[in-house]
Amino acid sequence: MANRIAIIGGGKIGEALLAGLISSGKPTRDLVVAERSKERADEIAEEYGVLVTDLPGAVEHAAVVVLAIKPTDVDEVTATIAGVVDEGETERLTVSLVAGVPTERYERALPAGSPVVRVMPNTPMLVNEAMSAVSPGRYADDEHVATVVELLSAVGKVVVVPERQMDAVTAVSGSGPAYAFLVAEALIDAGVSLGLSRKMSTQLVTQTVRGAGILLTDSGVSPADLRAAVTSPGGTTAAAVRELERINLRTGFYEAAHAAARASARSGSVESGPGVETDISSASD
Ligand SMILES: NC(=O)C1=CN([C@@H]2O[C@H](COP(=O)(O)OP(=O)(O)OC[C@H]3O[C@@H](n4cnc5c(N)ncnc54)[C@H](OP(=O)(O)O)[C@@H]3O)[C@@H](O)[C@H]2O)C=CC1
Ligand SMILES: O=C(O)[C@@H]1CCC=N1
Repeated sequence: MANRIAIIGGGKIGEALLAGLISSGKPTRDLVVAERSKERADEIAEEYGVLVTDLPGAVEHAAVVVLAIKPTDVDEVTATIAGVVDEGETERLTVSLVAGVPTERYERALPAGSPVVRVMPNTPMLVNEAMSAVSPGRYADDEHVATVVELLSAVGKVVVVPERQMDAVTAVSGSGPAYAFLVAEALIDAGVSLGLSRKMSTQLVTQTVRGAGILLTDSGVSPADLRAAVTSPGGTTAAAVRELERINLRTGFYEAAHAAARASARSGSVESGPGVETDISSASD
């Protein structure tokens, strides 16, 4: 049990964590996955050579249990875990990757005093380039936080934030890769409409997005200044940016991020059902 990590849910983010940990050198014998879809379980076992078993079996011998399940599965899964864990046993660390669900909800379901750490990762974890944010629950101490930060540092960058900021983090970096992929998708289509082959347009856009990302992270220069450097006076970029401003792209991102944060807050609230808006105005430091 000492080093074993159980990943509950072998979906998109569960697989990204598994792949990232293995590629960063974590031995497969220290990893176990619980996945309820038989087809998916077989795929994961074959692809990664890890043990894939049922939920109680995965939890039983694990020191760290990572929940990579949908918000709607949380109550059922935590109830099952609580049934496996002895009353008063608080050694096992629960790490939730689930959007919106507060640590308090796990703490209520698990044996009293159980340490819980909430994490919001993102899918670039698949290539060890995740951005993850970590928030300790009420019973998680500095050592628990350090354990989770070390685990996630193997698959990308990590920050520690107060839990009240998690809906904002989810809207920005959790969902963020989807916004970048949508921009890439749209630009590829635009290139095709200008007469490029789809293959050529995809190559041009993919490397452009990659290069821009690396320049942004490595140069220390602000996005506004990097954009100004591309924008020659009276040139092509100025013409393009004028159109993006005309269609209110900034407002679009603002509204999108706020909608994502509201959806995160909603998905964690047992009381409010889908479509019920939640006030997230306190999500600032
Ligand atoms: N995808 C992303 O980019 C990110 C996702 N997250 C969070 O991660 C969580 C999972 O998301 P994602 O990976 O996209 O979702 P998926 O639906 O791809 O994965 C969830 C997996 O867990 C399985 N599962 C559910 N209940 C059980 C159980 N009792 N035992 C074993 N397996 C179970 C599901 O099976 P079945 O299909 O049968 O339901 C499914 O395969 C969500 O809460 C999301 O908020 C966080 C950050 C980023
Ligand atoms: O879309 C979702 O709900 C999850 C959380 C962040 C990214 N994907």
